[in-house]
Amino acid sequence: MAAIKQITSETICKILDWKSVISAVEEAMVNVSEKRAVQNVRSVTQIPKTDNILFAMPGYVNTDKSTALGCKLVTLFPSNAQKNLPSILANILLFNENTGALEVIMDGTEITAWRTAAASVVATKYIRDVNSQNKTLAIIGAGTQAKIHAIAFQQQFKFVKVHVWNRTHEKAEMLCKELQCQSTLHGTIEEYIPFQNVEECVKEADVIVTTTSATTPLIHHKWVKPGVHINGKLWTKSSKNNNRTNSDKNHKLDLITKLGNSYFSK
Ligand SMILES: NC(=O)C1=CN([C@@H]2O[C@H](COP(=O)(O)OP(=O)(O)OC[C@H]3O[C@@H](n4cnc5c(N)ncnc54)[C@H](OP(=O)(O)O)[C@@H]3O)[C@@H](O)[C@H]2O)C=CC1
Ligand SMILES: O=C([O-])C1=[NH+]CCC1
Repeated sequence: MAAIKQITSETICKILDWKSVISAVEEAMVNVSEKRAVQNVRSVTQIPKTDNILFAMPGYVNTDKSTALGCKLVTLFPSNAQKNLPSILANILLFNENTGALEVIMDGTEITAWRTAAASVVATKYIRDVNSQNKTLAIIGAGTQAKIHAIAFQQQFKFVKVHVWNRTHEKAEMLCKELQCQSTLHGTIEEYIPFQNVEECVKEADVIVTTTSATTPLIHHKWVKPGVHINGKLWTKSSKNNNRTNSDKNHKLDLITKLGNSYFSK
């Protein structure tokens, strides 16, 4: 049997660029919609008595351009943050489609991070009204996904301000400083602003990205502007219940969620 090729994260990082990733993600979405790709629901293995999870995400694509049979294996270990490791680690396996033999193992951690942000960019590009002004981006969270979303969104849009709120405020400050130092790389952005208060952070936002592992509501639907586009896990809370539907019929929200459970509420 032929040797299995291994592609390291160093090689992957040299190859990734935003134009290619955003266009590949858009193409993948079209291929899934037009049934040129098979993307089954991922399987989730929760390790008992922990918050740790192993996801298996198989897929197959067959187009004029390419054919691939693969499976991404992702671990989510939230406590990795305390060990200075990413909480999400991934590997991607590619198989020979005629024999099923494993041919390639590649590091998938960076690919997963970039792919997730690119999916938000594509969703926002199509769903946010093209005539709307995209001046302020609000990011909830200050981890891996927060940073990569801040960078990815400037590839497609011309935000002027980025607001960041995080449970641990110092990390929001650190992220803003880091992004500000690289701001020449991010086009039109004039300011990255850390907020102590979620409502203040989101109230002027044209686009919001939620990138936390929180399992309780962080944003109230009344805090956001009409027409805002929200990517991510959004929980709306009313005084009566804590569910994820918008209970205020006068305040319409179209929700596109990617990182967690998907739903629309009208
Ligand atoms: N990394 C990736 O490639 C992908 C990540 N995701 C999902 O995106 C989310 C974020 O992932 P990632 O950025 O990698 O994670 P990180 O570990 O890098 O960051 C986690 C973020 O969530 C915040 N957080 C955790 N628990 C809570 C809570 N109870 N209330 C409020 N904030 C909280 C943390 O705040 P604090 O700094 O205070 O701890 C931090 O900002 C997760 O749900 C993950 O499953 C989805 C697809 C890919
Ligand atoms: O889409 C993805 O790759 C993941 N979602 C949650 C963990 C990894």
